[in-house]
Amino acid sequence: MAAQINPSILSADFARLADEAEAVKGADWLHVDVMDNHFVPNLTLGVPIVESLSRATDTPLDCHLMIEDPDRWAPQYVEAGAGSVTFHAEAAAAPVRLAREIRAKGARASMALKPATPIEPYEDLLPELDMLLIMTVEPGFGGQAFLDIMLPKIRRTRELISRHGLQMWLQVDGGVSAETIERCAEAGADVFVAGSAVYGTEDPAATVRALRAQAERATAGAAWACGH
Ligand SMILES: O=C(CO)[C@@H](O)[C@H](O)COP(=O)(O)O
Ligand SMILES: [Fe+2]
Repeated sequence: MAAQINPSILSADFARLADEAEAVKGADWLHVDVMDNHFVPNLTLGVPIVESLSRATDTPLDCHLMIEDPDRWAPQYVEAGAGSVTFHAEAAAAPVRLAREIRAKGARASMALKPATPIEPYEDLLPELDMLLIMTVEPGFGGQAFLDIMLPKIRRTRELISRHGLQMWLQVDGGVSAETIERCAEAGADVFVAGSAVYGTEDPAATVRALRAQAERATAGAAWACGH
């Protein structure tokens, strides 16, 4: 699969979301960070705004739920128009049931891991998921420095995906930029969230294209992608 770039609207102007979606036309997905001020110490937006945004843009929405009780809320984001819904492993009471429910409602099901959460306990759950998100910062805020110490987890997760013969995507989120995207791609990521590195530039759509080309070059040279 080609590398995908998902700009995070956390770094956009929340009063002009439709225009900010248009500013990254050509992006694979729009990454929507939902924060509840309980699971993370920050508050952003909820179901009604996702519903409006999904009507305002053709770019599919990749909703990253940094909230408590995703078992209750995640299905509502599918109904609001999200094409992909990511819940956190640390917050879900019944991740298998939740992933099945998200899929049954017609969206891609994805699970996220905070930096201190290992992948290994979740190996048997991978076939239930369309994507795994490895956080490369502590969730809660945009503009933080990329955590290099997450690279071994990205590598181990890619190995597990290959060993099980799965088609699922591997997303990285946090501090992804022109300086760090190649390391992520070489380690095995194929979906890249970038907030400040996209919206902080003069031409966000051009930055998306540049990041995608950079990730694809790095992937082409990576051992894990041989034969893909
Ligand atoms: O989920 C989160 C933060 O918790 C991210 O999606 C950030 O919005 C990424 O922003 P940058 O680190 O790329 O600026
Ligand atoms: Fe995110």
